Amino acid sequence: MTDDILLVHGGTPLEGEIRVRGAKNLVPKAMVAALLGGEPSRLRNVPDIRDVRVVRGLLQLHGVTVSPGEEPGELILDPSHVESANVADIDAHAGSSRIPILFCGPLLHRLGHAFIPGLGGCDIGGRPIDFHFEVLRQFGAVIEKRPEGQYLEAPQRLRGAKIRLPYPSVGATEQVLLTAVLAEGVTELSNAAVEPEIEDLICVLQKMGAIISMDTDRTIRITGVDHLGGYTHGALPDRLEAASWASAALATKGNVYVRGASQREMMTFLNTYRKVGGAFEIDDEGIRFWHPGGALSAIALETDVHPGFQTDWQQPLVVALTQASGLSIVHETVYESRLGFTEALNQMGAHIQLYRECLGGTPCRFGQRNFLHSAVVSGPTKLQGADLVIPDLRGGFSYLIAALAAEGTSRVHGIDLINRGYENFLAKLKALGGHVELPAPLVPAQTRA
Ligand SMILES: CC(=O)N[C@H]1[C@@H](OP(=O)(O)OP(=O)(O)OC[C@H]2O[C@@H](n3ccc(=O)[nH]c3=O)[C@H](O)[C@@H]2O)O[C@H](CO)[C@@H](O)[C@@H]1O
Ligand SMILES: C=C(OP(=O)(O)O)C(=O)O
Repeated sequence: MTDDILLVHGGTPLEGEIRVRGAKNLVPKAMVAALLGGEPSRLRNVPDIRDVRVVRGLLQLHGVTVSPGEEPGELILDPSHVESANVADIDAHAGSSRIPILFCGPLLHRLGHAFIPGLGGCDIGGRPIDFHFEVLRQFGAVIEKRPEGQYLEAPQRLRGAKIRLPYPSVGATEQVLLTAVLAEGVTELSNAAVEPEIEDLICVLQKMGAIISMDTDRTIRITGVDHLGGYTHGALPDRLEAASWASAALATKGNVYVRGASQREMMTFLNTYRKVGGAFEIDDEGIRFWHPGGALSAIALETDVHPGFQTDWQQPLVVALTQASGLSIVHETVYESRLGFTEALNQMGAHIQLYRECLGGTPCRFGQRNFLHSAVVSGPTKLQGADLVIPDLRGGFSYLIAALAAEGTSRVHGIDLINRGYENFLAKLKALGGHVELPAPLVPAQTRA
């Protein structure tokens, strides 16, 4: 399909201004939270990305009316008709994203049962959902695995529980939050994930009437209530998209102002960016990122749960590290298979060697196992344009960055995947002076002159 291919003519620094809106990793979950309310909710700063469209479709299937608000990027979510919805077509949503798993708690509270189709999301590891089902069982849910998905029932009102996660999973923490708020009694969750998007989801739930407190030791306590209302909320900005553009500015020796980027959620990224040699300037509206000239420095980088270096920042920054002088070490500790994208960078001229060992510091869950989850990047290396096939969301954006930083033209296949998490990325690339074009459609032989 020619319309899923982008031609990228590299060698021009990205310069100018783009805007990021609400976070891909918060907005769909805030939309799911609307299912818990007795009244409509109003969500602002909603980006036009595929994950939002997928959740919108799923909510509508479940009887939630989703309509645009008065401002651009505003959604009104009205859950008044959930009880009478016909979900016969739910199978069509299988493989669409990771969000359907978060419908469990709200549907169990509302209807006493839930059906969850197979999940999608990036292929960067096994991505099991065992923690989700374990916590739901602790609340009293009964789960039956069926060939086409998972069927859940709540024989009685779900009850709060004392839960400890084996690992601070973002999704499992959100599962607990969205279930505990209406469960009977108190839930204590320890070893919880505390990503900024989770804090923002807690803000949403508190606005709806939930009682939730967060301790400094990854413990979250939720006192269940009998009824939740609607909310009005502006989603926090997408720190992952902002970091992607920052990495693109660095790798292409450019200068990009990311309107909407916020310092507080990006502190760890900003420290790393500075260590590599990237420059930035923060004001009240956003952050300017640029390459200040001279050589970039190699660094040791370990991804981790928040407040560590976010795994979704890793792939775009690795492209910039191919331009740094010396040996950089990257240890991916969140996903076991998130370095496969480097093979294509090597074909473009990068020198990246993968290792099974935990390089550069803390042993992680993947050490002594058969996962290539550490990398040594030696640079700087000139990159050459190539034929690239996008493997996953952030890997895909990394390929765009590499193609923009390379000499010559690249053909990037599968660009539609990027629409899952980057709003209007093509228009933004063009606004920044990126030389990108969709190839002309093939003209059928009989219509040629
Ligand atoms: C839509 C969304 O918000 N996606 C984000 C979310 O994904 P997601 O919520 O899927 O990520 P998790 O934090 O749950 O996963 C982290 C690790 O825990 C493991 N795990 C998770 C659940 C489970 O039941 N069993 C299990 O073993 C996973 O395989 C992975 O190794 O957080 C990730 C970590 O910040 C981000 O990279 C994703 O962008
Ligand atoms: C891994 C990611 O997302 P998801 O969990 O939606 O696959 C990501 O945003 O990089």
